[in-house]
Amino acid sequence: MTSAALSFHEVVKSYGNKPALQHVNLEVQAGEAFGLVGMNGAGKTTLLKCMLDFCSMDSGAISIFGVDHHDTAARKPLAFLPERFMPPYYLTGADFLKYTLTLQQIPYDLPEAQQTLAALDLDASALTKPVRAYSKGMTQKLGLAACFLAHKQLYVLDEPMSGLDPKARAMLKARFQELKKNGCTLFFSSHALADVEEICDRMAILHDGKLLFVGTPEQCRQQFSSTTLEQAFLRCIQVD
Ligand SMILES: Nc1ncnc2c1ncn2[C@@H]1O[C@H](COP(=O)(O)OP(=O)(O)OP(=O)(O)O)[C@@H](O)[C@H]1O
Repeated sequence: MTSAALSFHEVVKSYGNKPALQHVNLEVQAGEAFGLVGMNGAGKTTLLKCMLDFCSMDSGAISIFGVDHHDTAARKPLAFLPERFMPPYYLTGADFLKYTLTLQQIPYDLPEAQQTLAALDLDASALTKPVRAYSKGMTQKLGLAACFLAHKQLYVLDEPMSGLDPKARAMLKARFQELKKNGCTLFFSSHALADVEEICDRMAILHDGKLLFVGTPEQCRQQFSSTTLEQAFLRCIQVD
């Protein structure tokens, strides 16, 4: 029997009288790479925010490795990268990594930090530069490095490829494969369907707050009689 890393049961969330999530039921198994896809405003970030208890749900239940998501301990096994990652601009890269690791009582190791940045194609000189001097992609790489240096079981990443150049994307995908090999769970949102197809064991299509499809990328293509995942996605949400 496989154990669920994440379990969403009948999750409902509205902003005012506008529904953002409508009876979402989903299980992500431990060790899975799972991609959440959907149009802008579909509710992906809201689902992640509910899971992390950053916002309250109207009803439903979420558990992380069997622990209710309201319990702070439920978040201990996970690392999270937000959609708009904005580290304090006055910190250097090294200061930011030390700060986030200290909050988690994880020691900062300079050679490991340098190695982690190199594996994301970020020059080690970024460690001594203030974050305000970073480009968008450099900032994203720093956020990813902070997640990886925390060595968690579960990585919850909101559009992790955002702002990365093709080389960095390839390197991040290699890192994802390594994490999968080590039994880690990946749960990420993405608009890059080719990446989802390449990386993910399973995926979900969220549309107007409702889950329209859950399965493997191959099942998605088959179910919507499509040769590409992009076409299958468009048929699923019926905009082509
Ligand atoms: N704080 C908020 N207050 C009011 N409405 C919100 C708030 N956050 C999100 N929404 C609305 O909820 C819906 C879902 O937004 P959400 O950010 O979850 O979408 P998303 O799928 O992550 O989109 P994107 O791909 O553009 O990041 C949208 O209609 C959005 O306008």
